[in-house]
Amino acid sequence: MKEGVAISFHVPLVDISAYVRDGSSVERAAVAQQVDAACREVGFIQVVGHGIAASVIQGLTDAMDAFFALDLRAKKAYRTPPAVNRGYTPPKSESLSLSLGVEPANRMNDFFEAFNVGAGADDYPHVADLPQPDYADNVWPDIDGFEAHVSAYFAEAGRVARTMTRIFADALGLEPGFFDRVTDHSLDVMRMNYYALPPGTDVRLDGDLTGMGEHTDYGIVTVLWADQVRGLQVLGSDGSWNDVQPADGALLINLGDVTARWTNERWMSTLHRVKPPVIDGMIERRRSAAFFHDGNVDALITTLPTCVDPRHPDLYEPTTIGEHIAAKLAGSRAGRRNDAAVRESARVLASRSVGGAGEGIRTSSGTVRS
Ligand SMILES: O=C(O)CCC(=O)C(=O)O
Ligand SMILES: [Fe+2]
Repeated sequence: MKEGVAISFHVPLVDISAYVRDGSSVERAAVAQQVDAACREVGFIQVVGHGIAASVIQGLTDAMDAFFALDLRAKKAYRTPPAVNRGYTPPKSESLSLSLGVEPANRMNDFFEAFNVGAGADDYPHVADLPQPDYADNVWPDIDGFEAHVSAYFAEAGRVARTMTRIFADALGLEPGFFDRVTDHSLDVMRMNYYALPPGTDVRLDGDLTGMGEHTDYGIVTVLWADQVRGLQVLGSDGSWNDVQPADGALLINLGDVTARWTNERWMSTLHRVKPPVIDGMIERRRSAAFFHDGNVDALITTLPTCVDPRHPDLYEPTTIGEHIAAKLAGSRAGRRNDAAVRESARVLASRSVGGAGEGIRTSSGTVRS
């Protein structure tokens, strides 16, 4: 961060209703233009006009509350092996920074717990022989209404993700069906995150606690519902970490590495992490649900020709979405450091050398605290 230069950080708010409700081409062009600017400058957007009913979001949060309130032993019955990205993840069993090849800053695993659901082979009956465990079946906890509520929100988050890719196609000047071809059997996973510590835990003894380590999301686009408790921090282009809290009724949208690769970093997969504030030796409980729209396992990502020119040489070798995601998951879920994420890890290490452990965090309104 440059000393004494206050560059304010702001996550743009965009109303996408022109795409949700088939607005005029002029209205849609205005939305696509705002999304392009947000994707170039920040990589995070807040969207309103997404059309998800408040009751569907309430159903999701009720289901999450009911599950995470179970005791640890009951929750652990829903664990799956690391290669199967479904079911329960206990606290301190994953380290997100390993997904991009960097050891966690505090040498400890992240304290979030999570429950994952995703699209299985049965959701894509038009495609034969989808590989396992990429398209694994879900495990569902034995809680009244959990599956129905979570599935209802999952379907809606998927609709919003697909709406975003229609906007992306327009914003990038691609043919309208560009993303349909690479997402007709998309690897879609939703991680419901819960950040809390058992009552009585002395958080001071745990040092520099990390809710979720710094990472970029892996796929095309993430639709993130988060409650308004502070904790999510996003890395600004000046190397500062900034608190981000969604506006009332807004969903956060952020770009993943697949989009950074396609666009040759015209659009970035922005680094983010979760550090819940410690107040009077306690952590305020925080919840989020990240819907990852990652694309077809067999889709080849090659840099878009419109994003390469003499001033912007091609930064990436082609790879499939399946290979890319597998290397990331082996890092976060199985602790196998991903050494292929050279460009993302360089950004993390640069941010650490700028800030160090006790760096000032800027709030979304631009004030600095430490
Ligand atoms: O909890 C949050 O707000 C962020 C979660 C996140 O980044 C993720 O699940 O990938
Ligand atoms: Fe994330």
